[in-house]
Amino acid sequence: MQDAQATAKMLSEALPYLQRFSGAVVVVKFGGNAMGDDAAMAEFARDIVLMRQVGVHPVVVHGGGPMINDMLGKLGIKSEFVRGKRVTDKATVQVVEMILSGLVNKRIVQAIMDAGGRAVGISGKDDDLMVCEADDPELGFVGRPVEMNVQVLRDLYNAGIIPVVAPVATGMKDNETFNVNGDTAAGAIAGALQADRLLLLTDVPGVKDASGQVMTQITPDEIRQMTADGVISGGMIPKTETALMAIEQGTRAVTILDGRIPNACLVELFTDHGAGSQIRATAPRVTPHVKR
Ligand SMILES: Nc1ncnc2c1ncn2[C@@H]1O[C@H](COP(=O)(O)OP(=O)(O)O)[C@@H](O)[C@H]1O
Ligand SMILES: CC(=O)N[C@@H](CCC(=O)OP(=O)(O)O)C(=O)O
Repeated sequence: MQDAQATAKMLSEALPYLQRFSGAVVVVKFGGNAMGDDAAMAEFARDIVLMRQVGVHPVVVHGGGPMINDMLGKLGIKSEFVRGKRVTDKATVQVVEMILSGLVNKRIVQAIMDAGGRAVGISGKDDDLMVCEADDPELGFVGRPVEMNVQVLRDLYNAGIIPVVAPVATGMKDNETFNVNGDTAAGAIAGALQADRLLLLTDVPGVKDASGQVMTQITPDEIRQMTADGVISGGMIPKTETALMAIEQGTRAVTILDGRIPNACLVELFTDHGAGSQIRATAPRVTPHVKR
């Protein structure tokens, strides 16, 4: 009975948050390092289905860097990262598309369906969702989204279907295939949808300052300074870069959080506590009314 009362109390305490996020668009980037084993995948999928059940429109954008590394290793293809992005040649981009659009995307779609939701897996190529240019000549076939066509995502979520997006895209010319960093893709999608929230799930509790403390709030100016000072480095660069871009385009807030903690998305959206590091154009962590 005590357990039942605790559950009921917890649900009751969540009411203001459930009301606040009803109808909200929440883009969730599920990083390869946050994915973990089948049980962690099932729990993530259950949280996404719960979000949908309470009237949120979740859009999942995934990564899969470690899974790409495994396959490149098996094929004997060497790979390196520059400022958190994989240098991608023609052979590598084929492996990236195979792993992201195939293996990883379908694993997430299956997990959401196993949790009782409806999910459709697409990549940035489908319906020209994300059209790219080369990001930087040094990186090869790494794309920077220059044209977003997000109507397909709205069509899916308005039909009660959870879109699951693999960050692979078409180029502006010659039908080139581009490897897009998962964080970059998630930010571009959140920006184009003017999402209420972008949640970047990773394998650290948030953005750490120079002394290693996790910052619960960060402003865009602090991010620029910490990047210039080298406090933000490696894989954190695409995350904070994408956060700034999404906010500039109208996303209300971005949270970088540890996807390995139980029910990470629910803690962030539906509790007083929140999780990770939140970035918004103006401080503090006061959630605006997001009902549409
Ligand atoms: N200031 C910072 N705070 C937290 N993590 C940082 C920071 N600077 C660099 N990092 C690194 O960024 C990594 C997260 O990026 P990445 O490994 O690409 O994650 P994912 O695979 O989830 O996208 C962390 O594991 C950490 O090593
Ligand atoms: C250009 C670039 O870096 N693309 C990434 C795409 C996958 C990804 O972003 O995976 P995580 O989110 O798990 O790191 C890559 O090739 O690894």
